[in-house]
Parts: sequence; C-alpha cells; structure tokens
Amino acid sequence: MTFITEIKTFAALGSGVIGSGWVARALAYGLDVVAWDPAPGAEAALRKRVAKAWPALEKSGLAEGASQHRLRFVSTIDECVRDADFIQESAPERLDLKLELHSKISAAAKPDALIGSSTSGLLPSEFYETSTHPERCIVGHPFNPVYLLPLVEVVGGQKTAPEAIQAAIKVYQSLGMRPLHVRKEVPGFIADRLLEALWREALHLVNDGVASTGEIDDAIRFGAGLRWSFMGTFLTYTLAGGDAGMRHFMNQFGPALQLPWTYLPAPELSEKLIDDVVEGTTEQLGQHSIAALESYRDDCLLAVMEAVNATRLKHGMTIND
Ligand SMILES: NC(=O)C1=CN([C@@H]2O[C@H](COP(=O)(O)OP(=O)(O)OC[C@H]3O[C@@H](n4cnc5c(N)ncnc54)[C@H](O)[C@@H]3O)[C@@H](O)[C@H]2O)C=CC1
Ligand SMILES: C[N+](C)(C)CC(=O)CC(=O)[O-]
Repeated sequence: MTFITEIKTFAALGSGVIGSGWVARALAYGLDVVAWDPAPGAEAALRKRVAKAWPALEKSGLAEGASQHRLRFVSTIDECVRDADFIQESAPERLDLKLELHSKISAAAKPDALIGSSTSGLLPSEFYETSTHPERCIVGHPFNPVYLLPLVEVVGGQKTAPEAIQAAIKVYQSLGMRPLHVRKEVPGFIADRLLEALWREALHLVNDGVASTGEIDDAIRFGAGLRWSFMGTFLTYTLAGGDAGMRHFMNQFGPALQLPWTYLPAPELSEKLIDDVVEGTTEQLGQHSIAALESYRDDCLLAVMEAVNATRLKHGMTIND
C-alpha cells in the first residue's frame, strides 16, 4: 500500500487556533495551502493569524518560495481536499462532528492522500468509522503553537495501515516536526494524558485554596518547566538519584507514591472553581493582551529552542538526540 509523501498541496479543514497553526507551518515549508472553515469571517481571521505567526517563522527560517500568498481559502470541503496531497482536519473536538466531517472529506479526497486529525484525544477508530479508505486515516496531534512546536503524536485506528503511519511520519518530518508514534490507541494518547494529570492537580490546588493560579504557574515555570524543555521526567529523576541513579531514586522516593500527594480524578468544575481560575488568570494577564503574550511566548520558545539546540551540538549530540 502506498500513500503520497512528497507533498505540494496541504489541505486544512478548520482554521481556528490549531488549523491556522498548521496553515502557517505548511506555508513556511513552501507548500501551497488550501483552507476551509464554515464560520463567517473565517478567511480574514485565518490570514490575520498567519500574518501574526510569520515573524516567528521568518526567525526560524523559511523554505525557498515560502509565502503567505500561497494560501487559498475555499468555500466547500470538496474544493479544499480534492487536489490535496495531504489533509489535516482541525475542527471542534466533538465526536459526532468529526465523524460526519471525515465521511465527507474522505469521499472527496484522492484515495492515496493521507488524512490526519488534530484531535487531542478522541479515538481514530471511532471518528473514522464511516470514512472512505480508512487505511490512510490517522491522528496527527500537534501542540500549540503548531507553527513552532515540533511534537506531533501519530496514532492509528483499527483500520489504519501500518504503511500509512510510516508515510504520515515522513510527511510530518518534512514539515520540520518530531513525530511520536503512539503504538496503542488510548484516549488522550501520551502527552495529553500527562498534561491532563498536571492540569487536574492544578485545579484541585486552586479549589482547595492551597495556591493561586499565578503561584501554581510559578511553581512550574521556575522549576520543572525549565527542565522539561530539554529533559523528560524519567531522565530527570534518574539524575535525582545521584550516582546510584533511578534505583536509588525509587528506593528513596517510591514510598511517597503511597502518600496522598495527588488526587488524580478531576475536581467537579463548580461555578466557584471556574470563577477562581478565570479571576486568577485574568490577574496574571494584567495589562497584557493575548496577542502581546503570544508574541512573548513565541520569542521565549525560539530562544529556549535555539539555546537547547546549540548546547546539544556543544555536547557532541545532534539536534535530533
Ligand atoms: N487548542 C489547543 O490547544 C489544541 C487543540 N487541538 C485539537 O485541534 C482541534 C481544533 O481545536 P482548536 O483549533 O483549539 O479549536 P478552535 O475553536 O480554535 O477552532 C475550531 C475551528 O473549527 C471550525 N469549525 C466549526 N465547525 C466545523 C466543521 N463542521 N468543520 C470544520 N471546521 C469547523 C470553527 O469555525 C473554528 O474556526 C480539536 O480537535 C482540538 O482537540 C490539538 C492540540 C492543541
Ligand atoms: C488542552 N488540549 C488538550 C487541547 C491541549 C493539547 O491537546 C496539546 C497542547 O497544545 O497542550
């Protein structure tokens, strides 16, 4: 079974936060992009988001011929996908909506064009149930901002061909990404399962009046957050065991796993908890607009990634290590 991996035309369905990120990334890699989104004013909003992302993309290096003018916005699903070499859906996270949308997308697409969904945790076997040629359908779960962050989790459903997974990995790599094949189809995949655990504990801490949203964010960004940009928890904790490594770490800190340090099940999202979270984060925003903070975040990410890559090279590692 073969699928298109040398792509020239990228189709994006849904052009909100994530869809626009895919569009910006694909344009920056010199592709023609065709986009569709049913919301009124979606084209203008998409072009604005792409323009906003462009300075960061210029800083990280544009491919030859890359241009925002290579984006075409169309008014039907059929027009969006029929000539596309690769299709990425970023529609709202609703099973019924994705199921219906993928029936239409896959019926109109070339049979050997891969179809990816940006879903954060829905199961591909479920929302590709009624798709035509489901063997080429995968999840490609990205991270926000999609135009800068390299991780994309690739997940297959029961009907996905193994060749489609390998082909999708190749395509995402050609877009400068770091695909991670999630070998078991589980809700939330790998990364969101981890992020969700942290998020739920953070909500409990607010709910219990232990800390404000700002204090919790400080606990992340001045500590583990700085480490996480270049080293994961397992390796970090191996180093925390000193010369004796992980075994000593487990002996020393393993008993804490039996202590009531975490709740894990999510707290009830009461009006009070929602209000507390909104109030706290509004305070954190202060005078800054979302747009200003997005630029700030992008510059920080570029700086961290540049610094980490330079340090990897200095230590005899490649930037893919
Ligand atoms: N926001 C995030 O941090 C992340 C979201 N995702 C996933 O990406 C997908 C999109 O999420 P966001 O971009 O955050 O949502 P969003 O709300 O920003 O954008 C969704 C877009 O889909 C459009 N839309 C509405 N009905 C549609 C339909 N029937 N067909 C196609 N498009 C339709 C909306 O007009 C909107 O522009 C979801 O599956 C989500 O789980 C993945 C990674 C991160
Ligand atoms: C909140 N979220 C589940 C949509 C987050 C993601 O899926 C990944 C991210 O960018 O954090």
